[in-house]
Amino acid sequence: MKPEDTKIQSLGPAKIQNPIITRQGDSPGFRHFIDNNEFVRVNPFVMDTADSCEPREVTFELAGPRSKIYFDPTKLKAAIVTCGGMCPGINSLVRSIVLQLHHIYGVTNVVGIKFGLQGFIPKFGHDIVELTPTLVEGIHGRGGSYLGMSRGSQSMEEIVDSLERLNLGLLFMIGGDGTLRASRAIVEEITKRGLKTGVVSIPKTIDNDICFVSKTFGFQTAVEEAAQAILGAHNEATGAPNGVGLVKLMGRMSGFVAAHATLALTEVNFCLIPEVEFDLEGERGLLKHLEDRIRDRGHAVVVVAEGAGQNIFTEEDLGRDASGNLRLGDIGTYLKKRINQHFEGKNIELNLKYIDPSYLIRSVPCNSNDRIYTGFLGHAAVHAALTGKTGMMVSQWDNHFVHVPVELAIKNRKKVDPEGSLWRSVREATGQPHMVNE
Ligand SMILES: Nc1ncnc2c1ncn2[C@@H]1O[C@H](COP(=O)(O)OP(=O)(O)O)[C@@H](O)[C@H]1O
Ligand SMILES: O=P(O)(O)OC[C@H]1O[C@](O)(COP(=O)(O)O)[C@@H](O)[C@@H]1O
Ligand SMILES: [Mg+2]
Repeated sequence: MKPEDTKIQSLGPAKIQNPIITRQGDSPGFRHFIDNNEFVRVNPFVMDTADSCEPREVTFELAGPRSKIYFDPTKLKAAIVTCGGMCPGINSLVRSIVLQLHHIYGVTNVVGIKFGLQGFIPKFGHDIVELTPTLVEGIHGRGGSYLGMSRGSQSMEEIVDSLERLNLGLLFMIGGDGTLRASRAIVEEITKRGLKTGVVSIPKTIDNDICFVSKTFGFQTAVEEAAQAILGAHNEATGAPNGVGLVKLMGRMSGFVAAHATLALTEVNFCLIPEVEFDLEGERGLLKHLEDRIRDRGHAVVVVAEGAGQNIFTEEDLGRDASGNLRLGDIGTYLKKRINQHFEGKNIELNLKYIDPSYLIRSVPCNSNDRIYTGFLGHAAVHAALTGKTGMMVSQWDNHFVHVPVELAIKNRKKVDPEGSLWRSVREATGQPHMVNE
């Protein structure tokens, strides 16, 4: 990676005095602003094993208020849109953005776009909601998404027509990898038209699969919920002869939820994730290991991420969802069937209980930690946006809030490294072996 890869786009020079001091009053000794030359190292390691010759001087801009801003807050209109699948903490983040705009910068004209990108397209007929501090007052305590979300591609021209029609100077996009791609396309169309509308994104997904984000908001809450399902599975497994608790968790291409939930409640004996191949049959296959475990201990817990073992379904063309995401084969029910068949074939009694907490883990209200986190993200997003920064997302990286170009964030998908410390911990906590026959 080169230093220029982390450079943030700007709408133009920031010349207006930031109103924070006028609004809040000067506090001697308190550092009101971040200098434009404050950066955070992208890679804390001295050597990057992928490219050990390159000096590790690549940095992200440190997030926070700047002394000069680009927009005149009294004339600015901003919008917030939430796209893709749900995640705990979305409402808390929306509230944080609205309150920060309102109370810290004096931007009182803030609207909410309903049901993701659909909300920009007139034919869907969704209302535009005026987001006032009174309206968002209590939304952080509820789960789900107050504004609503959607999948499915929409015309970028129509979206930007809508930005123009609504006279928007700023758009905050809350969403995952798909939303970040959409935000890039929107910025391209804005630039083509020579408009001065800023687009700042805040990464959202319980899959935690976005690069250059240490951990997405809501992820921890989702893991907490997933751990409850594992507790249930363990209780069921130990409460019957030869009990097996099988839990399927979300995680399309990245197994972070499954891996973390496994570590959160170390009752799991086998954790299966998309990044790590496994065989079902054979001496080293899952079924043989599960059989050994049942003979030995009389109970077992298996956790499977929805994207694990997809090589099993290569015959089936399952198509894509409205946003273009691959539809997955149902590994949970498939494993349930195959495990039951295996034990039946061996004439061994088995009591398998299958738990799929599914949407429950992502639609719940977020915990305090995620609420605090969304507060920081909302503040950082507003500071960056008011300064005229665009085509970027705010992120927590190595314990600092930073600005990351969207272009860089969507280059790759973040995955569990099968050779990294997270997966090593999972292997150590479960005791599971390498489950591939040579
Ligand atoms: N390459 C792209 N260009 C434009 N819009 C996209 C692109 N990829 C996804 N989108 C749109 O972004 C929105 C969110 O994407 P989706 O994959 O559903 O969720 P997420 O952002 O959570 O990953 C959808 O409306 C989708 O159509
Ligand atoms: O049924 P939906 O809404 O398409 O969502 C299912 C998918 O959404 C996810 O929660 C991830 O969605 P996002 O990429 O939108 O965050 C996956 O784990 C899951 O496969
Ligand atoms: Mg996604």
